Amino acid sequence: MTPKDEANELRQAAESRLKASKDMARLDYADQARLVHELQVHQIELEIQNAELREARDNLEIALTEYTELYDFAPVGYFTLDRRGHILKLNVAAQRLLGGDSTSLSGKTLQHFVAPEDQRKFALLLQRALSPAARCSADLTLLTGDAPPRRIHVQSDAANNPRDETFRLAAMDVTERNLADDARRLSESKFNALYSAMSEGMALHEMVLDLHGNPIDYILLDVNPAYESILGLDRAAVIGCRGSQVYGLTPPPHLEQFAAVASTGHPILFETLEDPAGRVFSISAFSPAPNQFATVFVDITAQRALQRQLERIAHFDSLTGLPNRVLLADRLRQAMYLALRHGKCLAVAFIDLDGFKAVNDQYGHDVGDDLLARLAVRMKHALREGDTLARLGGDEFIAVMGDLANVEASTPMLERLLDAAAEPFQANGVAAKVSASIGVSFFPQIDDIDADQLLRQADQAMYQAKLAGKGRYQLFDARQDRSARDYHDQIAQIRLGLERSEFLLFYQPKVNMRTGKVIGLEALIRWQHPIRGLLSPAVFLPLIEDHPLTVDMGEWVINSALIQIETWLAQGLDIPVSVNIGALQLQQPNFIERLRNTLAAHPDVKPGSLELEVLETSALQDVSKTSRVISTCSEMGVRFALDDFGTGYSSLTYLMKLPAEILKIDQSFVHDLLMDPEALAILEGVIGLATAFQRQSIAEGLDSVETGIMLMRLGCEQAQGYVISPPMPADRVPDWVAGWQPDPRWAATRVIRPDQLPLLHAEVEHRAWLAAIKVALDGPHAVPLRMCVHPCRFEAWLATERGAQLLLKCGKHELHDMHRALHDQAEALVLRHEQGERTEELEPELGVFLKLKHEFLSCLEALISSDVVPPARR
Ligand SMILES: Nc1nc2c(ncn2[C@@H]2O[C@H](COP(=O)(O)OP(=O)(O)OP(=O)(O)O)[C@@H](O)[C@H]2O)c(=O)[nH]1
Repeated sequence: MTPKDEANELRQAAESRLKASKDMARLDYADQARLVHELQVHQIELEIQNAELREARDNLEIALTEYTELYDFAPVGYFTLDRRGHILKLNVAAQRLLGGDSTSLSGKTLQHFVAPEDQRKFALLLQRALSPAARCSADLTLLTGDAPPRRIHVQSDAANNPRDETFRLAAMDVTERNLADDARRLSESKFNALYSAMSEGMALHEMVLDLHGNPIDYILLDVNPAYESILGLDRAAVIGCRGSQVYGLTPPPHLEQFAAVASTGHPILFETLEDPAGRVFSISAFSPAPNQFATVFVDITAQRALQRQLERIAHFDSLTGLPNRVLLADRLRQAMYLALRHGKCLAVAFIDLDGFKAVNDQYGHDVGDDLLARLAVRMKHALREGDTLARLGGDEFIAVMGDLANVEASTPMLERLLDAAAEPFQANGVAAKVSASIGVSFFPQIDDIDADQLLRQADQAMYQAKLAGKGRYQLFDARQDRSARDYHDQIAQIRLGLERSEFLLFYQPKVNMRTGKVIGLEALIRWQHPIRGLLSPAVFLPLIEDHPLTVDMGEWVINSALIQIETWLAQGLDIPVSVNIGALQLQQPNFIERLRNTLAAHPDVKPGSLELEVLETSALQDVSKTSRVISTCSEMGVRFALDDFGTGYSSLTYLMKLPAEILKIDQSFVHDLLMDPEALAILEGVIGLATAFQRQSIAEGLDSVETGIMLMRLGCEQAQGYVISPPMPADRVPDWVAGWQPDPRWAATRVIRPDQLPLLHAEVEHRAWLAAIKVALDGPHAVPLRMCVHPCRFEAWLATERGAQLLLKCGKHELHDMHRALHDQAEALVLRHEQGERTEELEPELGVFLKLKHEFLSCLEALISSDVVPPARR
């Protein structure tokens, strides 16, 4: 029944009741009362129904409002269209899509807004939308006036009503989403193209963690083709595998670094030597997702080699392989710093060849080049390990010699440099000869001086050497140079320093290496300059060398040393102290008298506690006078030592005349002892001389335990040097004396027997020879190496009956083969180097060579220290 039918029925019921009420008057009271009651009940029911109807209507209105709001403000556009596509109704979102309002758009067709290319698609959509229960969709482009085209996704409603031939479409703006999809697809395809085509290897990994969250490995998730070709690994074989399996290492390479990247997300970049082939990789790692890391790597082996080569070109002279001007500046600054720090002297030699132009002119530039390269090697050998030889250009070289005790200590190297340059040059049928003029400057000087000034001074001195006839060296005369300027000022400053007690004595111990006894202390002067700090004597002593002030200074030193001895005696320390006496002081007519007076002023000090050291060269200036002084001093109980012994070329006659008790062997021989056969020969001679003339010998400048062992083998047990102790302030001496322990290897070292001496020589000769080969191989040119004279000392020793016996007894038969192999390897290396092979190419053979060298020297050393000589020889 429809609501209309219901209303009719109600109306009819009411009319029949009205009709019945006309008979009301005939009704009794009870009927009337019942009727009234019914009427009241109906009225109440009607009121209730009325209230319910009102509520229902209100709810309907609320629902309608909600629906309209939802409809209007839905983010999706809704259209109600008739079958020809006319817009009957549309919500706000749909209006926005079409760029108009409800009034202006109603009645228009939606086709009107569809882009031409999508018209057909829309027609099909209309057709399908009108078919019953069809739900269909399409993506269309809408063109709305001047606004940019919008892309929409439309969907017809399945509840379309085909009877009234209207239907609804929902439309969503997908313009932005499509653009984003397009961009993502583009970037993905770009990435894939890049990933596949890039020359860098790339791999994506996921970390493998243990139960506690600690990284233990990583799994390869993906790798690119470059990864496969660089590492020679197959993609299929590595994906899904752990790094430890793939690379055969546990933990896998760089686990910690990569774990840090995966956990923190901070990218890293590092270089690493990655595989046994010695390839160098640059690896960058970043984290694309939590617990993952990606690596991008590239083989930079060639790049590094090129870089090394460029660095070499930037710092080394290509012709000689020596440091160039740039590197020289660096080395010189460094050497100056070390000289100041260790209180040592530094010499800078400016070397210019004489007659080099003639070689060029006569034989051509190539021969000139060859000569320069060979000379460079020779001159390098003339210097000590640690010295620098650089080429400035043309025929100019610079030698930087550090760690010198004094100016004189440079003499042996300068002589050797002159000899090296003057040695005739022969190659390819050409015989040429040049010489060198050398100018030398020293550092530190009394004035502050920089590296450029030092070089200029050396250059100036070299010019003087040329003027004086070439083929010689000339020391830059700082005094002469200064005399023009401020020599007197400097002297006045030193005098003032003396008056103001700015000078002080440091003490360097002298010990017996075997017993560990401290046999004395050498007093060494220092200047505590109020502005320039602690100055070494090299800065101020040369300046006053010939000045009367040197006598005052010398007396101050003796007096101060005696006061110090008294102080130590009072503390229970009784050790002799030696002081240095300059030539001028020694030549003073009243030297003895003044010394006697000074000693008398310190009655507690035994004269035997004072020792005077005089330079061998100073002593030789007036041998008979010096000899008299020494004798008188001996009678007084004061002992004498000849300092820097070996540098003064004194003959045996002079030595006999100079009754000094002690010979202090010059540190230049001591320093080179392990590497220089000549130094060994000189030392052997000096120690033999000291024994023959019943003098004591003590080695100066001992800087390694090994050199100490060598000295002891040669019979010299007393030494002084940095390896024992550098000079120290007086107040540190008692503690040092109480605490010093000699190296235990010294106590175990015996004096070598004469039949073992050839072995010692063979050892040093081989060390020098092997070092020379290494230097030559490092040079850029094929250098024909003169090897040890054949047969070398070791071979000569082996050929003797004693040598063969000794080898047999000590069971070191392999030494013979080892030695032969060493020579063969060296010859092969030199030959290949001469044929132009580069040092890098020789690397593997060089490794074998160095190993052989080490084994041979160790075996030789074991042989020397073994006690295998028959007792009869002892
Ligand atoms: N072969 C060769 N010659 C060079 C090179 N650089 C410069 N020279 C030449 O070296 C010569 C150096 O000149 P000088 O120092 O005056 O020649 P010098 O005959 O030694 O003259 P003095 O120094 O006065 O003894 C010049 O002829 C330059 O052309 C080089 O790299 N190779």
